[in-house]
Amino acid sequence: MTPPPRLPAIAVEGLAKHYASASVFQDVSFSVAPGELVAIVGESGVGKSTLLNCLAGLDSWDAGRIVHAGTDLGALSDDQRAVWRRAHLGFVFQAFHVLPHLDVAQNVGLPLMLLGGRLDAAALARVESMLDAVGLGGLGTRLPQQLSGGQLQRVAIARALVHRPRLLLADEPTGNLDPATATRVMDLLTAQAREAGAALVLATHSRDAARRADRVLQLREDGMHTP
Ligand SMILES: Nc1ncnc2c1ncn2[C@@H]1O[C@H](COP(=O)(O)OP(=O)(O)OP(=O)(O)O)[C@@H](O)[C@H]1O
Repeated sequence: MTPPPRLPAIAVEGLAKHYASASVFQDVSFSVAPGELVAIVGESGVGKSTLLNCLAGLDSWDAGRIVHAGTDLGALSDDQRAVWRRAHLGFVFQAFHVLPHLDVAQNVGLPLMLLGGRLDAAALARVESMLDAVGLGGLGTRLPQQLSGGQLQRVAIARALVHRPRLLLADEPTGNLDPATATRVMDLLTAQAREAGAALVLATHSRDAARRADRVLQLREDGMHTP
């Protein structure tokens, strides 16, 4: 018997977004398979960050549908979207967005705390293993201000993956890093996404980063194209 077809991790149909009277993009359609790594490229200002924010349910859109593994994001209330995000999404931002008053281990454990209330022994062990996986073993009690930019981005990657999300969104994750550190961070991000079997959508200007993807898509004002 043939297995049932797997639902796409992401299916976007006819998405349109505008701010006030200015259109950002329209008629954006694409899908991402479970475990697939897709890079989204496009000129500055074309709407890559806006699109990722829509995919995360952090921003609204004006037309079209976003369906994640069968869940229609547009049909969820704000609260339901927040619950969905906690369970299924990891987001890596260009500017790291680590919380300055929490130490490194607490930052990485945050998604588990939001899901489970407090960090039990299993959660603490998971945080430790993620810190080891991103090369930050032993630095769990440091504060973010005591880390380099590359180390901060590795904290952000560990935090995005600690709760084993099936969907990972990364917005210019190497934009603030020097080339050698950017290469190491991209190695880590793609390796961790592959190991976890997570679908990864990466918005980037970096050709080097885009080369690592299974597929590259180009966002333009009139939709998604193959470059
Ligand atoms: N809150 C907002 N209000 C009004 N316009 C906005 C807002 N956020 C973004 N924009 C506009 O929407 C467009 C898309 O911005 P966005 O940041 O998504 O582009 P981008 O492709 O990610 O750019 P870059 O590659 O430079 O990061 C831009 O013209 C931007 O000025």
